[in-house]
Amino acid sequence: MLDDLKQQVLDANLALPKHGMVTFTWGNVSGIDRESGLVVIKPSGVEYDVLKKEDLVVVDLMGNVVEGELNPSSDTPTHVVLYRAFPEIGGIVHTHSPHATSWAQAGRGIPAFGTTHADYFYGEIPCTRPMTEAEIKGAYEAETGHVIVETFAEKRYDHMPGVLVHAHAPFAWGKDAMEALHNAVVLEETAKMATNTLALNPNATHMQQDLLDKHFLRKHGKDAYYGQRN
Ligand SMILES: O=C(CO)[C@@H](O)[C@H](O)COP(=O)(O)O
Repeated sequence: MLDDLKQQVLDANLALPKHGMVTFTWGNVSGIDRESGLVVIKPSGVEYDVLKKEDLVVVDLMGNVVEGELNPSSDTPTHVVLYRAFPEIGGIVHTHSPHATSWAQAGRGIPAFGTTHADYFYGEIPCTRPMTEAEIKGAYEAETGHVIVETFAEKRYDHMPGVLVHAHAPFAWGKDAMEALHNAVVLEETAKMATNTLALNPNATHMQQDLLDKHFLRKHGKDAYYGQRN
């Protein structure tokens, strides 16, 4: 079971550079086995082109290392906060993909301008509020998770499988690591399209609600968590 999870987390990490989502060692992917509560995550600072399954680190839901020779990603506290807060997710991807990161640095959520966006994200992809000085100087990575959870206090995280962390970068999630990877790639493409949309028409507005409903709900359903994508 854990070995299968390690393979999936490895595959999702190795897919990041293939999709142009990371530079150097930026970013990280994790996956969770909900039965054991164990999380498999990328080791900190390891280049993707030399990453091996045996390098992956296993932590518990408090972020304590259970297995592995290397240090877990520096973002591990953020991942485990999200796994504890969002019980239906099975995988998380964090990147500094350039377009989504630009929207995060601008402190702007990504409006739903079109159906590509609507197929995956049920409305504006939110940007968190800026973190406070205390949060930054305190348990920064865990506080990053808390600010994300706060942003979703009134939102369904399965209808919005991603977020922009203000002045930082995107996090995306899904039912497993590969779906989280898929959502992360779509988030970056959506950010790129939104940037171009505003360049072509600064007065572009959010798409019609009926069209958003049609595209998102035909794929995901109104109440299913991670409904089957066609
Ligand atoms: O968010 C960041 C840095 O701002 C991280 O994504 C690092 O870029 C990768 O850290 P490790 O996973 O290698 O510790």
